[in-house]
Amino acid sequence: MRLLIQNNYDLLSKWVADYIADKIKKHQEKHSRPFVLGLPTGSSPIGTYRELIALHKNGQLSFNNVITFNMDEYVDLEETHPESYHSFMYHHFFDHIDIPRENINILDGNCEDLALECSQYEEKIKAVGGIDLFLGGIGTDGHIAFNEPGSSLSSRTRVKTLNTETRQVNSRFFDNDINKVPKLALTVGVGTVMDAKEVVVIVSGHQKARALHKAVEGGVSHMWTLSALQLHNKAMIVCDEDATIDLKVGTYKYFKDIERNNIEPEKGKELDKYLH
Ligand SMILES: N[C@@H]1[C@@H](O)[C@H](O)[C@@H](COP(=O)(O)O)O[C@@H]1O
Repeated sequence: MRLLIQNNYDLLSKWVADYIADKIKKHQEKHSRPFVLGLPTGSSPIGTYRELIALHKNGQLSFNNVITFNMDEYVDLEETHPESYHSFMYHHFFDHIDIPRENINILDGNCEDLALECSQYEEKIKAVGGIDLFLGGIGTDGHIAFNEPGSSLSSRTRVKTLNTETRQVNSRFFDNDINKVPKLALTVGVGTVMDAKEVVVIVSGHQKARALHKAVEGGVSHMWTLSALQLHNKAMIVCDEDATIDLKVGTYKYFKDIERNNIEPEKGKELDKYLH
C-alpha cells in the first residue's frame, strides 16, 4: 500500500484530482469502454471534486465516457433532502461536469426492497466490467463507505446500521441533532471496494489520525475496515500532515523517504505502478 503525505488539504486535493484525471485520460486513449469510477461523499473529497471540475471547465477533462458508482446513501432520507448523498453529489460534482445522467449510479435508500436494490447494484457494477478506480474517504472510526467497525471484510453492498459515533459526527450536517441523522444506510461492502482495480482513499485532518494509524500501522482488522486495503494490490492512501500525528516518526519518515527516492515530480504519475 502506498501512503502519500501531502503538506495540506489543498495540495492533497489537487494531487488526487490530477491523478484521477490522468487515469481517465490514459484509459480513454486505450479503450472505447467507459472508465468506471467509484465515488464518496463527505467533506474529504470536496476539494478533489472542485479541482476535477476546474480541469473540466478548462477543457482538459471530459466525463462523457465515465460511469460512476457512489459508495453509499442514507435509508429513508428523501433524495431531495439537502443532506442526502444524491443532493451532495449533484451539488458538489455532477451538476458541474459533462457526465451523462444515465451514467450516474447512486443507491436508492427509499426503495421498497432494499436488499434487491443492493444486489442489483452489485450486478450493475459487474455488468460494466467492475470499478477501475474507487475513490474513498474514511470516518473517524476508520469506516470506508459506511462499513462500520465489525463489518465483514468480504462484505458486499447491503443495509448497514450506523453506530452512534458516526451519527454523532454526521450530525454536524443535521443541525447538530443526532436524532435527525438516519440510523440506517445502504453501502457498498468492503469486498466491493476491494474488487476495484485500484483504490485511492483521502484521509485529512487530526480527527482521522487514529484511524490512519490503525489502518497503516495496525494489522488487518474488521474493527478498522480501512485496514483491508493492506490486502489490495493497488491501493493508495493520500493524507495531509494533520492526519499523520498518530503515526510513529519512523513510519512517517519511511513513507516520505520512499516517495522521495522514487518520484520525480513530473514523472511521478508514470512511476506510480512501481510503488505498490
Ligand atoms: N459514508 C460517509 C463516508 O463515505 C465518508 O468517508 C465519511 C467521512 O466524511 P468526512 O470526509 O466529512 O469526514 O462520511 C460518511 O460517513
